Amino acid sequence: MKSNLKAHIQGGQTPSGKVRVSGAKNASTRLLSAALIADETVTLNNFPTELVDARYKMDFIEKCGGKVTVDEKLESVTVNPAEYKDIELGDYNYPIRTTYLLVAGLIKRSGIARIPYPGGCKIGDRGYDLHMMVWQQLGATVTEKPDYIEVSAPNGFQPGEINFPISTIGGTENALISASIVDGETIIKNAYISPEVDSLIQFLRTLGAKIDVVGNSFIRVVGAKYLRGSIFQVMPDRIEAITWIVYGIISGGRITVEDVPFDTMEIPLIHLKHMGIDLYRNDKNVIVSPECLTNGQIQPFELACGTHPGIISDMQPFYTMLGLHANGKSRIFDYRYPERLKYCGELNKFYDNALTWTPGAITVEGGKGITGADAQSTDLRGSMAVVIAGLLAQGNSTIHNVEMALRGYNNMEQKLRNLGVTITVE
Ligand SMILES: CC(=O)N[C@H]1[C@@H](OP(=O)(O)OP(=O)(O)OC[C@H]2O[C@@H](n3ccc(=O)[nH]c3=O)[C@H](O)[C@@H]2O)O[C@H](CO)[C@@H](O)[C@@H]1O
Ligand SMILES: C=C(OP(=O)(O)O)C(=O)O
Repeated sequence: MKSNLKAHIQGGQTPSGKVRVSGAKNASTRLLSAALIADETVTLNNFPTELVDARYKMDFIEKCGGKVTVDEKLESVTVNPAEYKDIELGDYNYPIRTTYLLVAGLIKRSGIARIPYPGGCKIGDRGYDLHMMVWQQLGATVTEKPDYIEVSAPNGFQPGEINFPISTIGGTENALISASIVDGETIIKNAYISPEVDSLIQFLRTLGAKIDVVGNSFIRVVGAKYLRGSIFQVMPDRIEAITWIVYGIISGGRITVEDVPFDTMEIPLIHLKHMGIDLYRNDKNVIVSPECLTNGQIQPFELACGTHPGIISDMQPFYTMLGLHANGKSRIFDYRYPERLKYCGELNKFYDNALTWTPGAITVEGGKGITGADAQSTDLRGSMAVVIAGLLAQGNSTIHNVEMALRGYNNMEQKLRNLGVTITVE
């Protein structure tokens, strides 16, 4: 996978045309891992095949003997996990977060799993102790080696009870996949069921796992030794959808965003309405144009990012972008990832220091001018935010390490080209 990529951007380009939201990063990469516990072939449709995070995961799976067939045209990925086994790799350097989900398939076939330490965006404290707790509650021994985490369960995972002290998406996903290979009942308490976790549950059911959900945080899983194959559709990416919608609004362009998962983003969209943005929409698509600004301007706002169904932290930088283009001072709080702030320093290079912050709180002085800049990518969403700033600015910009944005935006350059906007990535 390429690194140190630079995006050269000529500012002042206005988008026009259509952009289709791809399958969700935070669903597809989880389903790809879950496919590894099946005993038959799994096909995932609407798969974001060019997503850098997905490619890293495929690389690990193939190095461990799994077969992955990618059809870019059909946006489909087929996984044959029959030969997926624990192998000691020379290199465990994978910059993705959900490496812990690769464990269950290895335990199923080898009784041992050696996996890279969880990487992902540096957006503050991101522990993995609860993942170790999941494996231990299912009877495994966990050892933190210098280069990898080793999970050992020679007789496979055993039924157990997992009680999360905090709401964790990653932990819930790990518990669900791990419990699905257990021939017995596992209880998961204080689970966190986001739309992507819900789609993982639907998928595991198609393999043959029995999963009952009570309320929104108690889950009973009865797994099975033999799990069927499946053909499954990846849900559209709600973070990508909000990204394009916000880009359409602040650019003054005319764009149609297709395949928007409206039912997973009701509250994020209500906040747009409160800013005076009235979108034209039908069941799956939304049209964004200058006429959506009922007052001709974005109204300043105050909002908090946290857990679903609210605005999730990954959407936070795009609300900051809205604040930068609003008519006055806005405040954005993030109680989930209060240190997700580094990108603000990069945006300040474009917006004449319009942003100030303390942990968990960003103040935005809207309406300043925007000039081109040389900016760093600090994290996935921050990288996309500075790309958008570069496109809107007067003058030229260079965005360093733009591969971070490509971790989460499938076919980004092509999608921008379809909107009549060019960036050069090299
Ligand atoms: C798997 C998944 O969909 N993860 C999402 C989740 O990341 P991430 O996996 O980090 O988030 P979790 O929901 O698992 O964790 C939430 C909180 O629990 C903490 N924690 C988590 C696991 C653990 O073993 N110990 C621990 O202390 C984390 O540090 C964090 O403070 O939120 C991020 C920010 O919105 C999203 O970008 C990720 O896509
Ligand atoms: C932070 C993100 O991803 P990850 O958890 O994979 O680092 C993100 O998608 O914005």
